[in-house]
Amino acid sequence: MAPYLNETESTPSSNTQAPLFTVQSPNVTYSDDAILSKYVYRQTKVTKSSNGAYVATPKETVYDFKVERKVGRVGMMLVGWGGNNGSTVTAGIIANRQGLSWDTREGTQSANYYGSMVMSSTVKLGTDSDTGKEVYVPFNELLPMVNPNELIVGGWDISGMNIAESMDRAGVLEPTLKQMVRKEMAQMVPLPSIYYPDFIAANQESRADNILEGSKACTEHLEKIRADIREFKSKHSLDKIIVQWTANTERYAEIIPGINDTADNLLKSIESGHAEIAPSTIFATACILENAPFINGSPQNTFVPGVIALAEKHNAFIGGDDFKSGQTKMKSALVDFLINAGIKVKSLASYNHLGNNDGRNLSAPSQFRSKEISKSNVVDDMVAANHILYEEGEHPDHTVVIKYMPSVGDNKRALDEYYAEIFMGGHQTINMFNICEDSLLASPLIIDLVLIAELMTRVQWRENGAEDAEFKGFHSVLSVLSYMLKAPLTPPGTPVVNALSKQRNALINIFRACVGLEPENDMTLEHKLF
Ligand SMILES: NC(=O)c1ccc[n+]([C@@H]2O[C@H](COP(=O)([O-])OP(=O)(O)OC[C@H]3O[C@@H](n4cnc5c(N)ncnc54)[C@H](O)[C@@H]3O)[C@@H](O)[C@H]2O)c1
Ligand SMILES: O=P([O-])([O-])O[C@@H]1[C@@H](O)[C@H](O)[C@@H](O)[C@H](O)[C@@H]1O
Repeated sequence: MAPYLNETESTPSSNTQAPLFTVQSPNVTYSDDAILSKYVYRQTKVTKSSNGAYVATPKETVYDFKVERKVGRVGMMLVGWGGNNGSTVTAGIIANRQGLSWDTREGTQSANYYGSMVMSSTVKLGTDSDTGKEVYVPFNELLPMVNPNELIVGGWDISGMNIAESMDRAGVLEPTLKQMVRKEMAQMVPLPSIYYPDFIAANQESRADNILEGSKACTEHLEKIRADIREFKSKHSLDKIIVQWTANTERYAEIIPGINDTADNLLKSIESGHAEIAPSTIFATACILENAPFINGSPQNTFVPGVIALAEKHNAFIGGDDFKSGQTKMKSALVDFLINAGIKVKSLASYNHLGNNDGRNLSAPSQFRSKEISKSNVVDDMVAANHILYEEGEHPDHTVVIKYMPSVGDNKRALDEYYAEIFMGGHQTINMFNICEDSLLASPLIIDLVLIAELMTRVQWRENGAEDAEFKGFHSVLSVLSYMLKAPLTPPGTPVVNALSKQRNALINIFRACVGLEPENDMTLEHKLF
């Protein structure tokens, strides 16, 4: 069965509603099609003088930014649609689209997008010129963005269960809510997918009843996925499709010179059916060739060098890795705070257990290793930035433990201990115990990743003053997505930033630049100099 077109799907707004704010500036012009802004990007370049002292020199670069205002019809295709995340986010979109409310033990609950930074957080626009009070606007009002209620959802799964059955299997949502979305979700059936047993835990085999023929990477699989994307786009009259991997965590693929190290070698290896090409890499390749942004919500190294090179060659967007949902998100905020407070974090112990299928897959060593890597590198930039607390190459002890405990289901238990050295040899121990439905934390991230990736397909730049220069897109590797991801993929050779506040500020300030606004710096000199 083909993926189901939502019978209640509304025709997307074409951003006909007036924007919440406009910028009044000689550097910003609005047309029906686009917002054009001239933006002065200010940096501080540092050099070292002969006596070893630093010399800091302000540098200005002027850019033109262009943002297309029309959003169009957008599809979201999920690899692993029948999983806990895939079924949960689908139910969430339907519930929000229909404005549902349902009974729970705590009373009536209404649909919302809590946990989505784009849909449920605000950003400071400026200060009221009369009262001086700060004015905040919803994040999704900074620039024209997709309304998630209007996303057309489809995808693939190696399990043939329809998405209503998958929702029941997931055991995440309230029965009263499930009943309200069941009919629609029962008509949603995942497309058959690529299944290479060697890449995920053997305990997943029992689910694999909806798979494409063939047991290793091949052009046939690649072309089938490409055709699926084209058919979904045509069937639903979409302007663009964003694809996300929310399927099981795969083992790492070996990087083999001549096999997956360049774009050409990757395509040749797929053609020859090389066993080291993962399903996720096939999906990424298909998306690049179909110009559908592809985001990896899992920790494996889908983006082998050949994939990155292929994305750059085709100016296609990729992003990853591994949704940053709970324990790691907390860590990237808390460690940033501690180290920037001059407190020396000596050890981080992160333990969790969970009983969902993700946990079951992660109970296999190779799949756990992928997750251990993405969960372990999240403080590297914060540590490296403070040479007062840490010698070159010095790191806190860091251990990651994940156990599979079926009885707790999706209600992941996360126990963390942060052990730090404080003033005059003292120590501080911080313990946290965090229980949450893992999929209710991850689903809003899937929404944010789609909304921001879609927006980035409508943002272009050129050096200012190069009037005859073509506008071009951001680099193929969308590092602006890092706030939602544990192990942010960045353009080759560029630094990885994990500090959560820096990631959010970078995103907000890039969006502000697109409407010609200065970065938000929280100086509030207007309240200090008078
Ligand atoms: N909080 C979270 O839930 C969270 C946070 C970070 C990362 N993740 C990652 O997101 C992924 C999904 O998490 P989940 O809880 O939904 O897991 P899940 O096991 O419930 O869902 C994964 C789905 O992928 C399907 N699948 C496996 N291989 C496939 C393939 N080759 N093609 C298509 N479908 C395939 C499975 O049948 C399953 O339905 C996992 O890799 C997990 O590590 C989840
Ligand atoms: O994002 P986060 O909460 O630190 O990490 C989570 C892990 O704690 C959990 O064990 C795993 O199953 C999820 O896929 C997710 O990766």
